[in-house]
Amino acid sequence: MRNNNGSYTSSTSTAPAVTPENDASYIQSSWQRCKDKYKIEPQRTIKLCSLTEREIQEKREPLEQLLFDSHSIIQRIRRVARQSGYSVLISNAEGVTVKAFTDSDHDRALQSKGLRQGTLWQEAIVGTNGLGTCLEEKRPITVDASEHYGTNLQCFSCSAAPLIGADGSIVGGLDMSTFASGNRLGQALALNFVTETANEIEALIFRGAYKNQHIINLAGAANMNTALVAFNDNGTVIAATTTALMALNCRQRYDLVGKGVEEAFQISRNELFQPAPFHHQFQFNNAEFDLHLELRPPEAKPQQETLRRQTAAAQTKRTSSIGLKRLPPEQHTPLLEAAGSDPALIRQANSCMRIVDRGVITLIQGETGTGKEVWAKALHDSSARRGRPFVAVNCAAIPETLIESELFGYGAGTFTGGLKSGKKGKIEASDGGTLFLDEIGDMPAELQARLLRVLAEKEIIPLGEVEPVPIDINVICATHRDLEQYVSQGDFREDLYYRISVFKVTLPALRNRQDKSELIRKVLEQIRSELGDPDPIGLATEAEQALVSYPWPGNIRQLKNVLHCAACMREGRDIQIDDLAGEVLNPGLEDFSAGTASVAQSSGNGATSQSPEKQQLIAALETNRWNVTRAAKALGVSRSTLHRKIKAHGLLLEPQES
Ligand SMILES: Nc1ncnc2c1ncn2[C@@H]1O[C@H](COP(=O)(O)OP(=O)(O)OP(=O)(O)O)[C@@H](O)[C@H]1O
Repeated sequence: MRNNNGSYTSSTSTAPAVTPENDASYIQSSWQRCKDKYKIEPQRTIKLCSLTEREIQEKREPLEQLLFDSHSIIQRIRRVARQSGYSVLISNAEGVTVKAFTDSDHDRALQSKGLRQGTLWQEAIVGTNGLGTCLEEKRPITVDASEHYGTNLQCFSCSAAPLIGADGSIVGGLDMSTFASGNRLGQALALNFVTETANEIEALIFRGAYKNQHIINLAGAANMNTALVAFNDNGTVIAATTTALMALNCRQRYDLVGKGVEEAFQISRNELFQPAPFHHQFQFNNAEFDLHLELRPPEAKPQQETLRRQTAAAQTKRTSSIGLKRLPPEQHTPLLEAAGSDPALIRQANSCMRIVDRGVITLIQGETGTGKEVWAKALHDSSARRGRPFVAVNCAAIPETLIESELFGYGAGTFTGGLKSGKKGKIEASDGGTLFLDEIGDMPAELQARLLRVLAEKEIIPLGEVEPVPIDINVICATHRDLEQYVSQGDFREDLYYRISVFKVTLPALRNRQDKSELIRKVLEQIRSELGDPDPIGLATEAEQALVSYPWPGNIRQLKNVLHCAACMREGRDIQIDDLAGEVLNPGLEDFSAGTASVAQSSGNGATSQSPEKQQLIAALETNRWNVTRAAKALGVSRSTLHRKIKAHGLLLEPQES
């Protein structure tokens, strides 16, 4: 149960959910509460209470810092909401709307019905509703149409998630609401957006609150960048975000908080506190986590910074006196390993070996999931810079408002919400090594100009600083887009395109690779090792034939997912044809990975509600309970690609049959 100040008591076994729930049992419980506990009569109009401006101001004050710090995150959900006809409401823990974004005429109509600043949504007063019931249930929920208790609220469809403070208490709620239309998929996506946004806000608050402690980031497949654990100098866990608790299957905060880092993550305290960059792979419940130390307390920093500068100085000295030592050709194995035995790829690997360490920027092209990042890493590992940082930046995945500070970093005191000591950007972090700019076509225009200057002048000026910082990096770019077309449309700078495209590598789609069978076996072996199975995983002939002849729109990523699932499904040693996912056995759906250009053509004025791609999208989203991260994984595409397709097909907007 939640206590008076909204925090979780340790006796309860419910941590707030980080993924949307689609069982509607909470609606029943809520109606029961309204009737029996709050004595509200069902099936009647409920009068909404509105607070005065002064009262709203008072209620908003404790949340002012949160609203200020998470401004750019809130702006993003506001943009998505505006495009899709939703209003965004933020409430305090009591359910008072302290902020309402009303941007369109549609929003104004919602506003007139009560979705405005100052309205009180407490379940005990208003009955079952999005914000109020989410705060009561302490988890993200949707309340749609007739699920509302009051008849006057049944025109709404509301999805809401709790906002969690650094100590795990509920500090408010985030809601996306619109007029109910029976758009089941739209509701599910709205729920997903509010949930992900609430998780991001929680992570932001957490980073600020524990900036004087050590913070570990559990970057795993499903938890993005919000699974954080803080611990003190003794190596004891002192706090964790909801995403981290969920990822580690902790039903209660105290299943993790209070544990030593050795017990929690199977890593010694000394390893964690070593001055060198720390990375640790950690397996839990078949999920793999890539732990890295994200933040150290400031007092540990001078020493670490001195060490970093000493190492950098030593490296610069070494580099300038002896130059980068190229590897003998027989040691270029990571690239040949990635090329497999496909003749076209082996030719490209040989070309790469000739230009590696010659200061030439490489542009890797290929459909999504063809292994562009794997190739970039192999190129780095085959270069003289191996062992130095390889920093990957996905330009499509970072919000536009953050990409500049992510890349260039910022100086001390630049942002009120930023780290006091400033933050090193990804470009500086890759100094001495390789910077991999994935989805370069998605880089905002003004940053394209700044990147061009970095490439020409080999120095950066962090935001808020005046002194340039010299950098020595190898740059690899990747895209699944037709950059030339982008240039001709004016969406990508021509001068930057010529700077980065001198040497191009084009990775073939999996369906065109000549070493498919071999690659399938290689991926199976990787899966065996990930699953920890002692014996090789076999493949029945019929299953192999189906895998070889399937067109693989999601390429190697999709192959990996299908094989992983089949390896878990099989009963004996071998994967049988029936263990394979339905899409492999019933091919013929539209090529899902077709570039955004083709999506754009088929959408907007063109997408028919029956297009196979759209059906496939809806099916994947439904199967994965509208969790975009999981659906993207199942489809073998990146989250950003899936978001683009959701937008292109207008899935947030259209009513779906229920
Ligand atoms: N040569 C390979 N051998 C085995 N697995 C591979 C190979 N290339 C890629 N993969 C696997 O396929 C998946 C997708 O690879 P990667 O992320 O490099 O693709 P990508 O082209 O960069 O994708 P996107 O376009 O979505 O960014 C990863 O799980 C990766 O491990």
